[in-house]
This record gives sequence, C-alpha cells and structure tokens, in this order.
Amino acid sequence: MALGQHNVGLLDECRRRARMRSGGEDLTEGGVANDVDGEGLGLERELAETAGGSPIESAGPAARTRRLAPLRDKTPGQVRLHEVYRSIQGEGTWAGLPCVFVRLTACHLRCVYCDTPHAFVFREGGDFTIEAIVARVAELAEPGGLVEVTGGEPLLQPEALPLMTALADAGFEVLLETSGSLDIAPVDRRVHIIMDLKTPGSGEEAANLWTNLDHLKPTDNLKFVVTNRADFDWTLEIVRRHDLTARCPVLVSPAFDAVSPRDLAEWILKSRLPLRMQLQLHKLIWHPKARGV
Ligand SMILES: Nc1nc2[nH]cc(C(=O)O)c2c(=O)[nH]1
Ligand code: SF4
Ligand SMILES: [Mg+2]
Repeated sequence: MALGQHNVGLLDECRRRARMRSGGEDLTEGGVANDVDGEGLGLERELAETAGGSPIESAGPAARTRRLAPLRDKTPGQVRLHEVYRSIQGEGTWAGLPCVFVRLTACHLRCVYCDTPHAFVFREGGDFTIEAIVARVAELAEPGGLVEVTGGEPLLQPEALPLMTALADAGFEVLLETSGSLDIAPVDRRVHIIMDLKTPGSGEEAANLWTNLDHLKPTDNLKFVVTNRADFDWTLEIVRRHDLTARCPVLVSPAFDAVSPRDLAEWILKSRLPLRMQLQLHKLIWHPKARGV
C-alpha cells in the first residue's frame, strides 16, 4: 500500500508531539530526550487508575477489554505505532549497539515494573503501512543495522509478523521484544526473539505461555526480571527444570530500584549457572524515566 496523505499527516503529528515532549528535539529524527517531569508521570498515575492494574488472569473482562481498547478501529493491514526512535540498545546480547526502536501500541499485561505505560494508550503515533515504517527505519538506521520491534506487546497486532519479515527483507538485523505470553511460533526465523518469562513478582506469572520455550532458537534471548530473592529462586528452578541455558542466552536483570545490582551479581555467582546479568544500559546513560531513549 502506498504512503497516503493520511499517513504523512500522522507521521507529522507523531513528530510534533515528540518535539513537544523533548523541548524542541525531534525524537523521530533519532534524538534523545528526558520526559521526567512532563506528561509522563501524570500519565502513569492516570494509567494506574484507569488501565487496570491487576494481572490478566484475575483481571475481569472489562479490564481486558480496556487494555485492548487502544487497538480498536485500527486500520486493517496497518500497524498501530507508538513511536520510532534511534538509541543505544540497552538490553540483551546486543546491548551497547546503535538500534532503531519501533514501539507498537497496547499491552494486555500489567507488570508491576513496566517502564512503558505510555504505550498502553493510543494517544500518540498512528496507523502506518509496513512500507512507511520500513522507509522510516531506513532513514534512521545504518544499512544492515539493528532494529527492535517492541511495545507494549507487539504480537497483539497480526501485522507485526509481516512488519518484521519486511524489515529482515530490507537487510536489517531484527529483534523482537515480547512478553512471552503470546505464540512466537509464527515469527520469521531470521528475527532474534527476546522473550520474557514473567516472574511471580511481576504479577503476570500466570500469563507465561510455556509452549513458547520449544520455539526458542540459539540466536534468541530469554529474559527474567527479578523483583526480589524469591523471584531469583524461581528463576533458578525454571532454568534448571527446562535446561534453559542450553537453549539460548539467559539474561537476568534486577527490576529497576527493586533489587540491587550487587545482590543480583552475588546470587548469580553463587548459583554456578551461566546466567548473563544485565542492567538496562539506557537507564544508566539517561534518566531512568526518560522517554525516547
Ligand atoms: N535503549 C533502549 N533499549 C531497550 N531495549 C529494550 C527496550 C524496550 O523498551 O523494549 C529498550 C528501550 O526502550 N530503550
Ligand atoms: S509485558 Fe512489557 S509492556 Fe506489557 S506490561 Fe509487562 S513490561 Fe509493560
Ligand atoms: Mg523500554
């Protein structure tokens, strides 16, 4: 589908809002910004009240409907996009490399430590064709560079699959950040899947789709975010039970400000398992609540 006037307008609107958030710098042009005292915190408060704060299993049908509402009336065949920007990859075995982030709108989960609640609502961005997104990524990324499709939960939108295939066809190294609660089997095998296993402390353990473990490739990453010692013990139990370190790199990170990096480092050393500790690099480089980084 060609890039229509509608999409151009939305892209401009996306840029205008990004400029407003960043005090003049255009995030969609690959800039970075801090939004630590503006809309972000107010939005987080509002979301805590309106978006449903309980796990999906215990969330009633009304909360589920509300969480998927941001995808209502999406243009079929297009991707509802929250933002596109270039930054330093902060997570996974690609951490440290320049990367273009393609963030999709909406998530059906509510992890207690979620750092992207702004993607829970459809208030920024718009619906874009796959061609328009690939063209935008090509403007921002190096040829053959890293592109991460993230969210929210990207796999809520069926168009995320052809989007990733189109990005891989265009020669990019494609990463997918996913919650692990939706089927990863149909994801293009050229894509590196960075999949969470939700710990009990996340509040979303019941959402884990365990059959996903059988679809992980050695080129993927499995990620645990631990909120306390009990989460770490749970992680060890799951890693051992499923022999996960034999499947792909297993990353363990502290929920920001909940577990100290030093404690986690000591726990990993004592475990004698080849777990890869990770700190979210972008939260160390920029303010932990900065957006567009
Ligand atoms: N720099 C940076 N690295 C990231 N890695 C995963 C991210 C995500 O939000 O999924 C992310 C992000 O938001 N920023
Ligand atoms: S799955 Fe990711 S985007 Fe969704 S609530 Fe959890 S941390 Fe946030
Ligand atoms: Mg993030």
